[in-house]
Amino acid sequence: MSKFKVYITRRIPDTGLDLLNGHCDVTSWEEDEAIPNEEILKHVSGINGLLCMLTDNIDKEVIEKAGPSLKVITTMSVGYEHIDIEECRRRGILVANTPNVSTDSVAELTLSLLLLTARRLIEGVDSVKSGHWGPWKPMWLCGVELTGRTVGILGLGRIGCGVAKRVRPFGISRILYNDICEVSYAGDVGAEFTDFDTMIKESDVVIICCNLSEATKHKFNKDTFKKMKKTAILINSGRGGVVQHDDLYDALTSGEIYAAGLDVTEPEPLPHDHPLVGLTNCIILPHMGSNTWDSRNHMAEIAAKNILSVMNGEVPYGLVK
Ligand SMILES: O=CC(=O)O
Repeated sequence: MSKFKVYITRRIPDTGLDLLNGHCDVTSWEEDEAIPNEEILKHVSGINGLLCMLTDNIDKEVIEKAGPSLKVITTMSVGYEHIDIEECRRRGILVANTPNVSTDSVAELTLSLLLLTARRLIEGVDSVKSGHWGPWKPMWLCGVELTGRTVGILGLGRIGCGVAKRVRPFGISRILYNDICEVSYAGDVGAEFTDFDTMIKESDVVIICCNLSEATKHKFNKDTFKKMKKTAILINSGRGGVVQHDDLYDALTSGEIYAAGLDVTEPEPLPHDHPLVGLTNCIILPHMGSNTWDSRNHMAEIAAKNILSVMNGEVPYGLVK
């Protein structure tokens, strides 16, 4: 019997590759850089499994090109908005992601970004490097403390909970959250469910941890920013598309909100001459929430196991329901 044919759209850690190589007929795009979609189209015909990344556009054309042999698509990411789920459902192709394994890395990064933003740390580092660090001044580079503040989290899933747990020891007074529904474990992290407007009006720090969907697309727009506190900090480690970036620029430059820290943007990469990049009260990271070796190795392993499970007629660990 011929081996299960798998195409991998990037160079991935050996933790995943070794698992697949033992059992499947594997071909890969051997580079770190994102594969152009024409290249994906050239390689998918007749495959049984596709291991892709969040930058790949796995649309109807790719799925059609792969043909009826395609049984499983796994993405080496938590987000799966780049895969045409509806088309997969129609054709009986299983879709899987890599949940859980980047919860800690993304939660840690989110907290780091909050501290960077609240305490103006990048401006501090820049002043040292550029020779602008002069004699001590009482009013210079003052930021805000987290102690006693209210934090609002949009999306209290695994990552949102990880953020809530980590922010609590800073002496936060309340953690509010909003999600598609109330979640039973909110009490474990002391988070209170509120409607979206209450959350954004009462929070000193608003943290976006949700994924991108029709319901969350541009949920943070000029109307939202108007309702937030003028002293509010917005952190986004969910998906860039949740925030309308032109409106964010206006809110940050007009003083409607105090500062923002973004690990995700729309588009990605954000052009270096984008107006938000030039603002001192907006810290932008290049989507590096899960960039730890621990997470990457686990993600590759889970993605490979997702494929092997389907090959063996089992339900993959990361099945997207
Ligand atoms: O953003 C990262 C992921 O979806 O894993």
